[in-house]
Amino acid sequence: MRLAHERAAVRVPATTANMGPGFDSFGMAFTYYDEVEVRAVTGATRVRVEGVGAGSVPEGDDNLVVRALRAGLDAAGAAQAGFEMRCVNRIPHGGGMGSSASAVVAGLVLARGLLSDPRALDDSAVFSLATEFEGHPDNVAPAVFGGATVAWTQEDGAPRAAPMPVDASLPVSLVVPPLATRLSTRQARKVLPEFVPRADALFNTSRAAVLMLALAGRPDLLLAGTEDRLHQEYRRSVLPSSMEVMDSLRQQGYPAVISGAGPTVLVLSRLEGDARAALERQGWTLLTPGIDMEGARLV
Ligand SMILES: Nc1ncnc2c1ncn2[C@@H]1O[C@H](COP(=O)(O)OP(=O)(O)OP(=O)(O)O)[C@@H](O)[C@H]1O
Ligand SMILES: N[C@@H](CCO)C(=O)O
Repeated sequence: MRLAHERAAVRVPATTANMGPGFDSFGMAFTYYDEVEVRAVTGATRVRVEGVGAGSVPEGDDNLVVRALRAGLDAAGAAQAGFEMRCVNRIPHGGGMGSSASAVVAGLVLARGLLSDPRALDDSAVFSLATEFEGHPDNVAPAVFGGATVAWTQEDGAPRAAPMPVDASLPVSLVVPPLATRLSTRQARKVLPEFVPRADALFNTSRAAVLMLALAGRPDLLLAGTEDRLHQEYRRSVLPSSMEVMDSLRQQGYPAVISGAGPTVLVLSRLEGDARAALERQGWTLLTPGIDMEGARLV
């Protein structure tokens, strides 16, 4: 396989994961994007980052997007090159909006855009490779395929994903805490127990099924369908403010959950009035994107 194009550009959506009961399996993509452009060059790799991560993420071959791009070229059997990359980043890092999954998917889709035969890195290949990077498929699936997704790992270790029916006009609010309260997924996974009570596993099984019905057009079931006993409460010690916000919103009737590993809070409805004003006064930022139905795509 050879590199047939000097330039490629990608737009990749932010995502949420878990959505309450669907720990490590449910996800959804938003119309809120990182954009990356790359050129293959003969010299060394140079990454220019604008927006989120400028001055903090690596600017050479150790950049996550470049690492994924190189992994994609290797998987397709293509030659490597130097790269000039420009990243326009909007997705917060360590915020619970899937920034690392989006970065990896962006790199792999850019590799597709440089190849003589893009079929060597189709969506299914990108999904598998990106899941290897991430360790779990829940953010990767919506970043690749768009919409709402359920993802799982087969007995043989291979990741799978399928679309969940979702009403694309479902209003969504993302309540993002001030910059100082970012939390790495690694840290948030360390506080989870290895075993959970059977009653809690049963609780989540029913709520996950209810959430699928709710997303497909039964908004009256959203509050029940976003209950969880497998991960959120265990993370309270590392997400105290987010858990407080989530609890308070749920008491007011909003279907609120921790987005991914947090600390962003996802609300599956429009947040209005006093609830919204109080959070904004405390320095939280409210985002109200739509649901992205396309996933990452070359532009
Ligand atoms: N666009 C990017 N470019 C380079 N590195 C990135 C980019 N996005 C994320 N990263 C790396 O991934 C790290 C964040 O990954 P992490 O899995 O902890 O959080 P997240 O993906 O934002 O949250 P979550 O998985 O809970 O949704 C950043 O600190 C950075 O090292
Ligand atoms: N399912 C993952 C999402 C974050 O990557 C978690 O909650 O740890």
